[in-house]
Amino acid sequence: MTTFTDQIHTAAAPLWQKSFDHPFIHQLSAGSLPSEVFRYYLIQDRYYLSEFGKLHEQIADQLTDDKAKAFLMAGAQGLKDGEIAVREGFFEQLNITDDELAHTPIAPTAYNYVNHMYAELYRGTTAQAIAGLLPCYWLYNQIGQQLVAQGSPKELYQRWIETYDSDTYTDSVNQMIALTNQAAEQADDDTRAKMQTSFVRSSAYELAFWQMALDEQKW
Ligand SMILES: Cc1ncc(C[n+]2csc(CCO)c2C)c(N)n1
Repeated sequence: MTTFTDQIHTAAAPLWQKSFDHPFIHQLSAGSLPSEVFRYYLIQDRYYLSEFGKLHEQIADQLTDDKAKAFLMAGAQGLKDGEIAVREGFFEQLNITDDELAHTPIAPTAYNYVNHMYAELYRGTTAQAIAGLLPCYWLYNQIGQQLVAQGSPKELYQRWIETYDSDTYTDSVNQMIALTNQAAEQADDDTRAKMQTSFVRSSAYELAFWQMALDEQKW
């Protein structure tokens, strides 16, 4: 049976393919990505990750299902303990200081992606916001799985790739997919269509995020 997430995944597939084929990903895998570009990506992504954690908490606040609430709250905590903590090792290695983090402007694409997710939640519905979170989990897992086999000659990039191929991470992706399908089952057709739009837009922002880093995008 085709699930709701199969359907929205198909709608976003051309955008996902463009992410798989993006020069940022190719260069990361080949080890040729300039470290300035990776540094820039990490600094912008730190803003994204901290907002992404807050979104988990704010979506959880609006849910009544205890299991779904607990999963999102655990995700928020996991972001604080895991993804963001891992980045601190990278920051040290690349000499990214708190001062630099505080003084680097948030780039347009990072800002717009985060604002899209807040708009889905506060001008749309919780279900739309859940669908907007999913590409982040799912796309990175697919990229991690594709890249891990070939590996990157650059140790730092290899470590980044491995972050997205662990069993616990894949398990959280599957739970996020299940949560999206659960929300879709409880939604009407209009909301389901808006969930798909939210998912496709987040997929487009994921693609734009790589280009933002390559361009070292400024306002
Ligand atoms: C722009 C952007 N999109 C996705 C991720 C990956 N990611 C961020 S939070 C999370 C959930 C589990 O920690 C995952 C997979 C990223 N780092 N940056």
